[in-house]
Amino acid sequence: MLDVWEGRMEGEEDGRLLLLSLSHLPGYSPFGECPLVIDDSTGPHPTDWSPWTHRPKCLYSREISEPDKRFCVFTNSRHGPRGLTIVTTPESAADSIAILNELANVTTRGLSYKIIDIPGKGKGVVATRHISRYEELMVDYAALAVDISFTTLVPARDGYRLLQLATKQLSDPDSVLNLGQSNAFAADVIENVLRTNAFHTILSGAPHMALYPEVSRINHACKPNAYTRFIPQSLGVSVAASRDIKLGEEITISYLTVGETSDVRQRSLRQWGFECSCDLCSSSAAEVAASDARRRQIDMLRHQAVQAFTDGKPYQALRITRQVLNLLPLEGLFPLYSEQYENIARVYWMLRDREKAEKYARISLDVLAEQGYISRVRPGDVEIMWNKFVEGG
Ligand SMILES: C[S@@+](CC[C@H](N)C(=O)[O-])C[C@H]1O[C@@H](n2cnc3c(N)ncnc32)[C@H](O)[C@@H]1O
Repeated sequence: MLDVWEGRMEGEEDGRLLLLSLSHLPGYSPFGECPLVIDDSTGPHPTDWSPWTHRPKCLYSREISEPDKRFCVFTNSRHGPRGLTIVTTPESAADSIAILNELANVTTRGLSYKIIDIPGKGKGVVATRHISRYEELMVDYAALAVDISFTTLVPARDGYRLLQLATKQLSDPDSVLNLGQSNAFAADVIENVLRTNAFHTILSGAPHMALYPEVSRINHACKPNAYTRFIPQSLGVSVAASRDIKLGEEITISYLTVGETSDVRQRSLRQWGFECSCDLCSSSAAEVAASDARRRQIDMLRHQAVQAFTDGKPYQALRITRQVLNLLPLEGLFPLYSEQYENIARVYWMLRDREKAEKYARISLDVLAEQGYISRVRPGDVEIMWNKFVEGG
């Protein structure tokens, strides 16, 4: 087994791996309703393993309870800017073939940022122009994705060899091999790259690690100026600014769930193998304490608002929610804006003030659209929200 990996990826659920949670990929198949499951017994002609450009190579699980489970390398070296290679089960690969249908959109690449050395952090990404709040600044595509159970179910040495092959088959293997490696426990180069840079993703319902060579250059900050959004149909990630970013400013994302206090953040980031030196962590003890106090207060008020609503005290819930809305910008917690407007809509809905309920429901949806979490507000979305309120969701 790849012992050094064991338990690690799953244990990192509170870490940056949670940044992206993919929805199930659409089950499109060029072969009809039932996608063709292929493995290393399929062949021997390239058309037999098309649309993959290389014949799959597989390893069997050594787990007695799952003797037939196998993981194979599926590569399409012509996909996207550097090719795509997936180490997964033949079933997941068949189910995910629609990814190859999506043409890589690289229009934003290189336009608004460059990768440079950042003292104390290795490489990093800086803005080459002013970037406006919520503007998309980077789109990137997975080069390598690996089923997390692969790391525990196959013999270590063979597993490392399969990962080497997976990387070698890319059109640009260096885009993976040259990524940062700062993990002290990794026994292999690609394992180190994965441990330092991989995002958690779901492919065909199963957890995978995915490497995005450009996004992986973005350093962490506890109060970042950018955030990531996953594009499930293409195994892509887009990065957008969470506030205006100045020319020359470093672009940062959070590897953790946003809003945690300093002690929780430091503990989690140490698991990632580094001590955080972002602006917030480098500020004075008084500033860190003030930020922690605000984060605790936001957390407490959010719970109190729910309680007030549950206790049938709508005006109290409204007052508390407005307090939360005032505090969120101070900690850069923009992902929580929409939730507050939805809560206000819920209170007015409870008070049977249809006009105000609709107004705040729309604001909540508009915020999600502005932040790029939904592509647009569709007719009927507000009604969906009413149904959610009726069902108590
Ligand atoms: C995903 S990589 C980011 C890009 C990396 N700096 C590089 O050179 O490719 C994560 C690694 O960058 C460094 N890093 C990222 N954010 C940091 C921070 N806030 N403080 C210190 N080091 C950081 C750590 O070495 C971490 O393991």
